[in-house]
This record gives sequence, structure tokens and C-alpha cells, in this order.
Amino acid sequence: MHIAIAGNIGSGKTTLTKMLAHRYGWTPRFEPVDNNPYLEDFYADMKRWSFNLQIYFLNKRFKEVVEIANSKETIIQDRTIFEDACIFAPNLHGQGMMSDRDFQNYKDLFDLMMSLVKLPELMIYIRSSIPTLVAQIQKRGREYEQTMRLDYLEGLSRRYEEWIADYKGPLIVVDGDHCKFGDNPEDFKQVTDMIDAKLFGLFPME
Ligand SMILES: Nc1ncnc2c1ncn2[C@@H]1O[C@H](COP(=O)(O)OP(=O)(O)OP(=O)(O)O)[C@@H](O)[C@H]1O
Repeated sequence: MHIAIAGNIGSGKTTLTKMLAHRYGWTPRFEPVDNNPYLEDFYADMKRWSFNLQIYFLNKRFKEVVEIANSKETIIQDRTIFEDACIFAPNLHGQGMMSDRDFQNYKDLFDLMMSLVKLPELMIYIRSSIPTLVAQIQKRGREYEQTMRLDYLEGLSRRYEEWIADYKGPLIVVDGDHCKFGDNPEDFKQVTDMIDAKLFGLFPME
């Protein structure tokens, strides 16, 4: 089974992935940040590095999709291929940081891959406002992310909302502004109650 966690930069996907993997005994797949060869350069000059970074992520994420499809385990994935292709890449193109031909080239490759990709059995979307995201990005203090422009984050946020409004598979939305699952066990229980109800058809118990 494939469970996916989606959400904007700094929404807490990694924390939630770890907590749910622990709680349900699922196998986590994290977004590899530390040995990403493009990320720092990308944040310093998005126009120059956007295409390289998108191809890097597409390749990594597609590998994961194939691995998940071939696995008998339940895998929980921190960010999905859909977010790269439906949110990050079009946002870079829309904001003038990826050329038309690079975007078209990327999209053709993604469309081909999509013919082999299934939707996850459950998508968990963490919805957070811009102030919450900014606070969390500042708090974790990755140096290269500190130069991020507000309109970049806002553009992503808009595209996340459009994408999720149109999303066709099983879906849970977590309110990242109020549901502090990482700090508060009661809030984490709200999330697991929603998951239990959706996956196992159980009613949440008080
Ligand atoms: N397709 C993409 N295009 C551009 N940047 C990307 C893409 N996918 C991921 N990133 C960037 O890679 C980094 C990934 O970091 P990380 O895995 O901590 O994700 P995050 O979105 O910040 O997660 P969290 O919700 O856990 O805070 C972030 O700076 C994110 O914006």
C-alpha cells in the first residue's frame, strides 16, 4: 500500500511521515535533501538551475514510485511526484524561471511517466498558511532557504490549493496552522483518527 504526505515547503511533512511510520509500522521514504547536488545552487539562481533540479527530482521520485509499486510493504512517502510536476515545475515556469521549451520538455517526460503511475491509496495534505510556513522555514534555519522570496512560496501555495481542489483519489486534509501534531499528542490523535476512518472504516473513538 502507498500512503503519501503532501504539502508546501516547511509544512511539516517529514515530521508527520516519521510519526506515522512509527505509529503504524509503515516504511518511510524521505525526500533526500542532504546529498541533493542542485538544491543550494537552485536557491541561489533559480533561473539557471530550475530545469536541472526538476529532472533530478523527477528521476528520484519516479524511482520511488516504481519501488513502491513493486513492494509488498506499506510505504509512506514524504512528498510525491505529483507535487513536482503539478506544482513546483509549473510555478517556476509561470514565474519566468523556467523557459517554455524546458517546461515542455519536462512535461512530455512527466506525461510519459504518468502513464505508469497510480494514485496512492491515501494522500494526506498538510494545509498551512504562509505565516506558518515562513515561521517553520526560519525555525529550521537551512541557510540556502533563507533567501526564498515570499512570492515563490505564495505561488506554490496557490498551486497546491488548485491541485488539491481537483485531486481525485482518497484524501485527508490536515490543518497545519492549528493541528500541531508534532507537539501535541491530542492533535496527532486527530490525524490518526482521520486515517483510521479513511483506511480501515473505523469511527473515531473518544
Ligand atoms: N520539485 C521541486 N522543485 C523545487 N524545489 C523542490 C522540489 N521538491 C522539493 N524541493 C525543495 O527541496 C527541499 C526539500 O526539503 P524537505 O524535504 O525538508 O521538504 P520541505 O518541503 O521543506 O518539507 P517539510 O514539510 O518536511 O518541512 C525544500 O527546500 C523544497 O522546496
